[in-house]
Amino acid sequence: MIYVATTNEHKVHEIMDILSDFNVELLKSPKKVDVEEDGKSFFENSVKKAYYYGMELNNPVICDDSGLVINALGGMPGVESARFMEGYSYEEKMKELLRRLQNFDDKSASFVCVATYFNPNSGVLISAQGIVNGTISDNIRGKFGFGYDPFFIPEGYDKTFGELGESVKRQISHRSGAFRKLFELLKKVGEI
Ligand SMILES: O=P(O)(O)OP(=O)(O)OP(=O)(O)OC[C@H]1O[C@@H](n2cnc3c(O)ncnc32)[C@H](O)[C@@H]1O
Ligand SMILES: [Mg+2]
Repeated sequence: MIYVATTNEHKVHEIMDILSDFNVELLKSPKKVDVEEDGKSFFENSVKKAYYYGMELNNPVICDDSGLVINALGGMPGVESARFMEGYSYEEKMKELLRRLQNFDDKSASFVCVATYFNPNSGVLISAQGIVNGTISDNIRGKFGFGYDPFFIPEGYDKTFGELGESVKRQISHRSGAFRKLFELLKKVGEI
């Protein structure tokens, strides 16, 4: 059994859905562990979360650190995606990012996810990264997903993740790429 270590219910749902093809029992973490996400990269924060949750729960865990990277804004909000304009709604955060982007032609952006597995008993720790490239739409559209989904249009589509919904996101998302890669690696090393 592996615990899914995150405070974000949307992530729990997506991760369990993505990994339903693998024959592994996944359970939501029974407790929230306070981890200061002060790393400079998705990788650092992902490893940190996995390590602290694993040590605290004394059981294998998986987690992710993820976010939206907008190229014209120097990669913002990036690793600060959850903390950018803290206290404001995602609608307000997206409106502010659209305002900052209005004078740029380059609307390219990526969602990045670094998924990490840590087993405190074997000491095995493995991370895998997934990326989905796309563009920021001119307006906020759709009600599916969470966070910045309603203004991100993945490459090859003309709708936002907020409009496309779960079935497309589970196939092509940054989280899907990261966790599928991670579980293939875990199979190879015999952890699952
Ligand atoms: O740290 P945990 O407890 O896992 O939960 P969190 O929500 O704080 O997660 P992160 O620190 O990884 O911050 C990621 C933020 O990036 C955004 N984000 C990540 N993946 C996303 C996705 O698939 N769709 C929309 N926004 C996403 C969203 O704002 C998240 O809160
Ligand atoms: Mg977080």
